Amino acid sequence: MLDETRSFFRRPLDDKMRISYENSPSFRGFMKLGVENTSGKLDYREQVEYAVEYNLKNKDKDNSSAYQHNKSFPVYERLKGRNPWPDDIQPTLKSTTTKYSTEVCAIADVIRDSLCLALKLDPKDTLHDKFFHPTEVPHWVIKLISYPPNESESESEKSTQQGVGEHTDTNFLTLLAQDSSTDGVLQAFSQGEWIDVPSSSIDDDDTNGDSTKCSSSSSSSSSSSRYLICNLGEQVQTWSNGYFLATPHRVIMRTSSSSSFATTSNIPRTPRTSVALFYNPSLAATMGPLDSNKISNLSWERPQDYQQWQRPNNLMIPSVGDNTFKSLARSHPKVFARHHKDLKILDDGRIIKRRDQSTNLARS
Ligand SMILES: O=C(O)CCC(=O)C(=O)O
Ligand SMILES: [Fe+2]
Repeated sequence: MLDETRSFFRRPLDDKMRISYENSPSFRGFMKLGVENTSGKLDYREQVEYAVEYNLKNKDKDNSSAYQHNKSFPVYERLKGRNPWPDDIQPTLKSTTTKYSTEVCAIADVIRDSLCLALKLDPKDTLHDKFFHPTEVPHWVIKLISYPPNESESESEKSTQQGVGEHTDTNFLTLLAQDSSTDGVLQAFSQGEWIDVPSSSIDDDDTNGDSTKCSSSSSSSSSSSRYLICNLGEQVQTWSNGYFLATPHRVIMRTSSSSSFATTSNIPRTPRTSVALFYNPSLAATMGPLDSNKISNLSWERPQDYQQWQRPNNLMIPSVGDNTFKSLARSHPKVFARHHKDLKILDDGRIIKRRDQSTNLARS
């Protein structure tokens, strides 16, 4: 999967732009450098975003910008699009991504059930109805990402560049694979400090309790094990009443002067590559805090600052579908403005039809 991702990003910009996300009402496709921001600062990465493909009645639904999306309501129906695969230039991307996503979702299923068991709850009675709705499927999203190296040599300039700013993921849980970049590093905030998250084990026998180890089939690292990193998302935190905390994380790109490896070798600087699978309940589900009586027999103390990473203007709305739509629309305002002209996102995160707003205003 990482090899496929690297080959895609090595292609000329014109090739990549052929699957631009700007043509996709469901926010799928290639995003060039500098179109996304996190924590109010510009991220520095290129990415391709895909998601589960639904059996749509209208086959051309997502590929035609002429499609009248303002007819589909609830709004999350608009996320049910098709993926713009680069079949003519890299046909293996589709098959590899589809297989990888299926396998990683199976791991996510196990982690989801393990979280219930940790709360001494039966997974079937607790979360299954949110993921396995009669007509819906878990709404996974996959992001293939490339972070260019930080070329700045000057000590006077900032020694790090924001790959992606500090945040918690808005979904349920995320499983992430990354290559061993010399410059870029994923960091997680743990017990008051930012710590580096390794991409693979240095010693194959070394097991780290926080990570799942996968044996790598990649030709570039056949002798080591690559970690599949699990970040818990805001939905897990809300659902568990703060028993589990969403993992704050960020990616920083060190300069050549601060990257010890790069300064002591003549190895060319390469982009950092990662693949994040965002695992979600079905779009039709609602997620709220579970009945706290159900976990009253557990002895634990919720940290006082457990909501410190949640941005006040980005609170989770109970409809999984609308919450997912809101997060995507806020991260990608250009797509929102182009394809969803009939909608407006209120400051509290609710999504309304523009004409509904005038009705509401008229009423008040
Ligand atoms: O690239 C990474 O390692 C992290 C990406 C990430 O956190 C995100 O896209 O939400
Ligand atoms: Fe993230």
